[in-house]
Amino acid sequence: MFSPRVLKSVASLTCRAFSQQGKAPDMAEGNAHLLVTNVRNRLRQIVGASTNWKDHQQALVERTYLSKHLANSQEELPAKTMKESEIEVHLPLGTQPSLREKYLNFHNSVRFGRILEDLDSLAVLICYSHTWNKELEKSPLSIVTALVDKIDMRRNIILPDCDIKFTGHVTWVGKTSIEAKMHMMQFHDGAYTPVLDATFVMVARDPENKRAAFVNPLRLETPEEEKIFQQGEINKTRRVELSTASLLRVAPTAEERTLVHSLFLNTLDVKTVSFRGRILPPNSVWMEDAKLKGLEICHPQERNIFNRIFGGFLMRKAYELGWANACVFAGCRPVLVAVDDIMFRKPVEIGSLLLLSSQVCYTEEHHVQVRVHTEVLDPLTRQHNTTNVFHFTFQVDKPVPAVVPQSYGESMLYLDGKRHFDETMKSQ
Ligand SMILES: CCCCCCCCCCCCCCCCCC(=O)SCCNC(=O)CCNC(=O)[C@H](O)C(C)(C)COP(=O)(O)OP(=O)(O)OC[C@H]1O[C@@H](n2cnc3c(N)ncnc32)[C@H](O)[C@@H]1OP(=O)(O)O
Repeated sequence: MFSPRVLKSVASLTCRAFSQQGKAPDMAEGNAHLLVTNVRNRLRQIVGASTNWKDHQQALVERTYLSKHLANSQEELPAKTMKESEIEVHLPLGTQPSLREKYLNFHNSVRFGRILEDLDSLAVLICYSHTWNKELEKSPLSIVTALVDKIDMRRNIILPDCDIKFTGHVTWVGKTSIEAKMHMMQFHDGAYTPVLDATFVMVARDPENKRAAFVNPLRLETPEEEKIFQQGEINKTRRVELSTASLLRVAPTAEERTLVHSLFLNTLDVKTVSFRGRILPPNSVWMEDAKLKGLEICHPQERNIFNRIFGGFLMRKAYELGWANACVFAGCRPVLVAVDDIMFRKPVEIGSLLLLSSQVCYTEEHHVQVRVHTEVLDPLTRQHNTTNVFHFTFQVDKPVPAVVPQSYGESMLYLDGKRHFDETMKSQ
């Protein structure tokens, strides 16, 4: 079930991590089965993070001494192969029932927010496998999540009592960024079948997480790997093009402007010769009435190994609010179709007041496109700073009402939602 190279890569991390603490490696668990529940511990050991909040500041200070191990250029670093970062991690929901509680939702399925947390940790572990320097005891790199490029669901329902397996490896590297792809499968009826495919982009920073740091180049060994790498290049180009065409920067296309104007005309009150009198068309909801908001106080419990709020936790909270928003809007249980373009713009500090705002921004037949925006509120200055933007596509089992923008800003949200929806549907 485990390829020897997967075991080798994981085992070398395991042995080093344990030897740091002067303990014998837990071969039975660490080598034969890398479990999701071990991944976080392993990450802590790789960077030397303390498990005790009181000691955490000291652990971070100690990490600053690792700066001397950073490369001055990418050329100084040895090229690594895709195989060197391959990992296989198990979540034995079938064979270890004690794990189920944490993952179970009310609908007797698996909480997708929990899977987002696991994927985030796995992506970080993949990147540490790629950048691992066996001469050092700890990694000088702080690897943070920059973007969840895409998560495509291959199956909508995840069973709560069947074993899950994650695999993944690095698929592309830039100078300081790394693309990692992961696959999740579930064991059912005697075989593992695909549940989802995910693509994350991670960025390497110095030990204090203050500036970018170089990562090992990738050595491609087969034509198949060259194809995978080329896809990474295409992904990068597409991301640059999308951000250049962002509606926050440039005007909508002619076709989009026509669409917005027709939406506007559709809401005009024909009895008055006025641009102001607006009437909600049948089977529609004003965008203003398709929102849901939340607040999180960011406690130390949710910290990551770099003393900031764990990206997976932010994703889980955003996903759950987005799901609830779609659920209230549609009046039935939504299932996730895709996640795309989750941007981590700024780290969230521990102790922050995090405001989450979810908006149904586009709908089509049985689909609901939701955007969740999170920002940190500084209670002293009252300043708001956007930290993340999330996009989720849900499907429901009955046609949903149209969502109708009233202001120009809402129209841009609508178009942005439509762009994300169209992109998602292209790849389905
Ligand atoms: C005490 C006990 C401790 C124990 C704790 C116990 C806790 C247990 C739980 C822990 C679980 C462990 C999980 C570990 C988690 C770590 C992951 C996180 O949480 S992370 C938390 C969540 N994440 C965060 O908080 C991150 C927040 N965001 C940021 O900090 C910044 O936006 C940034 C660093 C991502 C980029 O900064 P910016 O100044 O723009 O950067 P530059 O211009 O310098 O470019 C550098 C490279 O980045 C590229 N690039 C940039 N953007 C993107 C993009 N969107 N898309 C694609 N690529 C992008 C760019 O092209 C360039 O690449 P290259 O060409 O050189 O190859």
